[in-house]
Amino acid sequence: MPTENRDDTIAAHAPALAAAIPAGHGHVTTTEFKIRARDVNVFYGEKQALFDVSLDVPAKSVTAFIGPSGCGKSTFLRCINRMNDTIPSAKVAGSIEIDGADVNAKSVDPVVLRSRVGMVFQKPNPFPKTIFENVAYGPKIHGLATGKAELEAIVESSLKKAGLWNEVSDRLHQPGTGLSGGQQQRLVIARAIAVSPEVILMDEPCSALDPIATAKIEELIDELRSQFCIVIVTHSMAQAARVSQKTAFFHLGKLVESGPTEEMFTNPRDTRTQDYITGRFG
Ligand SMILES: Nc1ncnc2c1ncn2[C@@H]1O[C@H](COP(=O)(O)OP(=O)(O)OP(=O)(O)O)[C@@H](O)[C@H]1O
Repeated sequence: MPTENRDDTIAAHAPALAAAIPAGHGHVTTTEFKIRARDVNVFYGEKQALFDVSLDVPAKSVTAFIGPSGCGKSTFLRCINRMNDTIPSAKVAGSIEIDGADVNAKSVDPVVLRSRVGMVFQKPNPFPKTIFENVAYGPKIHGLATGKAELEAIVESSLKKAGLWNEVSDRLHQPGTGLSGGQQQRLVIARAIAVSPEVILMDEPCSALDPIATAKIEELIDELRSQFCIVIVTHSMAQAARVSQKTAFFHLGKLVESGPTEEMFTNPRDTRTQDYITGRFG
């Protein structure tokens, strides 16, 4: 579906959104793809939730999945680290490769895959343990530290990368659940980082947070993209504009279009994308 009236774009209808894209930010600067999905179809029992989704996700960039409620964003996100395996009715067909290796291959242990591909959920979900233990747990079970000093160093560097160290360094042995919502979300991000993942999936990570905590997470996402491939599902187009370099728009289980964020928001190719971005539905 071609865009017939180019004035009908985000720049004409929602200049604030176009202006939210930081200068020089809405472009993918790498030519390397970390994730390559081809013809992904997902069924929950009889119901088909995704139809032939093919998408390349760039390395060391933030890719945003946008689209109206129920269009399949989270379903596709969960295919990347096989979280759909945990839903008995879910069946996934098609291929998803990370660095050329099929995540659905029989030889892939989903537990190991999920340490390479971390996930952050809508609601912060720290373990009912201390701040230290929350971050140390993954490195311990994956044998990433040879002793106490190394484990402490991993905890400290993960909390620093998650922008939380200065707020918690004097209370590492207090419960993680005692932190504010925004701090808990950064603790969960530190927990994901602690096992040195390559990809971090975020499913509406700010939807339970206030604007200040949201701004901190967005800053953090921007810092982390130099080291990780990040994929974020968001209902906020302003957030997609602020944090991502690539945007993929889903509608009714189909990937309608994807491309550099700036292009998607200033000159979408498909009228469905244009209608969503200009607030006509969704
Ligand atoms: N566990 C499940 N069992 C059955 N159907 C499901 C399940 N999870 C999702 N679905 C259905 O699959 C479709 C896609 O859902 P999904 O959660 O992926 O969409 P979404 O775009 O992430 O939505 P939202 O923005 O509301 O979170 C919807 O019709 C939803 O009802």
